[in-house]
Amino acid sequence: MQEILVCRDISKTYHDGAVDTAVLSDISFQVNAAEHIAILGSSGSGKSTLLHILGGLDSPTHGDVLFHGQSMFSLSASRLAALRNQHMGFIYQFHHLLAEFTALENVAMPCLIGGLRPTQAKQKASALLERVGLSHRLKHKPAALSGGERQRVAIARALVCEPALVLADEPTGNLDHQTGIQVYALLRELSHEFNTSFVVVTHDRELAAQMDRTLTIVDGQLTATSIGHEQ
Ligand SMILES: Nc1ncnc2c1ncn2[C@@H]1O[C@H](COP(=O)(O)OP(=O)(O)OP(=O)(O)O)[C@@H](O)[C@H]1O
Repeated sequence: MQEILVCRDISKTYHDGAVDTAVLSDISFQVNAAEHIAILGSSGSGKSTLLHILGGLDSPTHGDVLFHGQSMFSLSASRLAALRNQHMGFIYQFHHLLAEFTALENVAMPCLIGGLRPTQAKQKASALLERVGLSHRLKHKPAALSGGERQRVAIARALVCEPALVLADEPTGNLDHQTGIQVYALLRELSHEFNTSFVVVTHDRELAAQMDRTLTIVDGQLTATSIGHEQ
């Protein structure tokens, strides 16, 4: 199976003045093409830290992350930013949409940053917003959307460049259970459609069980890997 991302012996210790906080210790695993992985763990166990490292948003104290065989942390800041823009999508618990832009503009943004012409970028964004059921909300700004709608815009934005990998941090954490299930189902459906690998941090074991694989972090270490339901 083709590997998209290899996480090799990752350790992370935060240094804050005289205080050292060891968070992750010797974490190794790989994400295969089109594979869906859930990362579980109690509050403070290091899930977000690991996700940030996988996405090149934070660097490990030791170890490396290889994306398509390329060491991410040996890249210059600009090449790492380009890799993130072209090959990765990010979804957070609180959507992180740009307040002053419409839904359409928010979704088109990664394509524009990637160098696509505005007309093409808007066409792609519009098509994806239609797929997530928001063709009637293209011109709405985030404040005029419901929580579930904002999260669907965030999903469209994460997938618009057809990334190899989407990283999501509690993407349904601020939604009611039923809306969370719907948003999650949409996320999985689109990831399958685009053949996108998907790593999600969640507290929700029920949702995690729907993924191909579950990794659990306890005291900074990966302690259990269980197979979820087959897709
Ligand atoms: N910049 C930082 N400096 C020092 N310690 C930090 C820093 N960022 C995170 N930590 C510590 O690292 C640990 C792991 O944090 P992280 O956010 O990765 O946990 P988490 O598993 O995602 O938690 P939650 O489920 O509550 O969001 C926490 O104990 C936190 O206090």
